[in-house]
Amino acid sequence: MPDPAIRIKVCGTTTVADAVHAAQAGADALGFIFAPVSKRRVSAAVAREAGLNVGPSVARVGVFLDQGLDEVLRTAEAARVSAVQLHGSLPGVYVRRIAGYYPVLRVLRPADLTTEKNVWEGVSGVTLMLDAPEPGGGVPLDWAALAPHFPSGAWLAGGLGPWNVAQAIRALQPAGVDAVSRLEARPGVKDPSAVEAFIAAVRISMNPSYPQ
Ligand SMILES: O=C(O)c1ccccc1N[C@@H]1O[C@H](COP(=O)(O)O)[C@@H](O)[C@H]1O
Repeated sequence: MPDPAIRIKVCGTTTVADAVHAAQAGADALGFIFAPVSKRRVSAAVAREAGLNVGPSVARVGVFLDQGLDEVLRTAEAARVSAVQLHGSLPGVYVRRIAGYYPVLRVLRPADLTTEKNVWEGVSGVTLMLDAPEPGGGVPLDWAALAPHFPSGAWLAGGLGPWNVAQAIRALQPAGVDAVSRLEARPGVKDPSAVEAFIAAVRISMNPSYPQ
């Protein structure tokens, strides 16, 4: 039975206009990438302005990759995000510290699920997201291989787009889905029709009469 409330996160938002468009199209959350290595990096000022324009019901998620604790907290505060997404190789104590300030989406590769269990399983304020080894690389995970181990309540990322997200939902029943590269015309520039099609595909797959 599909979860009626799968959350949709549209990541890599770089402009106020893209944020407003994704929110109006029905995104539950917008991702703002603050990792210096990213082609989708955005300033805290733009993220903050975007957040002020999307209304109170859309979550704003600051996305970080292997960045220092002070940098994460300072940037999150400046951008006024409502949650933080943490990629990279990070000690559990670091993740728990940030979870004391913001709800955390902790992103792991399937291979790290078992070894890092203590970071996400039953940890207050931490939600697990599974992603491919290269964040923002547009490569899907092997959903069939993952299905027997996919933790209840986890989110899914990695190469999701309008044409495959329903299949991923059928396979894994994630609590939320997150995408960036397959929603773009080019890195950092959204393709509005892909964003709309992605959100529609998730909503359709949540309809109980959708074939399983
Ligand atoms: O997209 C990036 O550039 C990026 C950089 C650093 C950390 C995370 C990044 N993106 C995250 O990657 C996944 C999935 O991306 P895709 O759909 O496979 O392209 C998602 O969680 C983004 O938030």
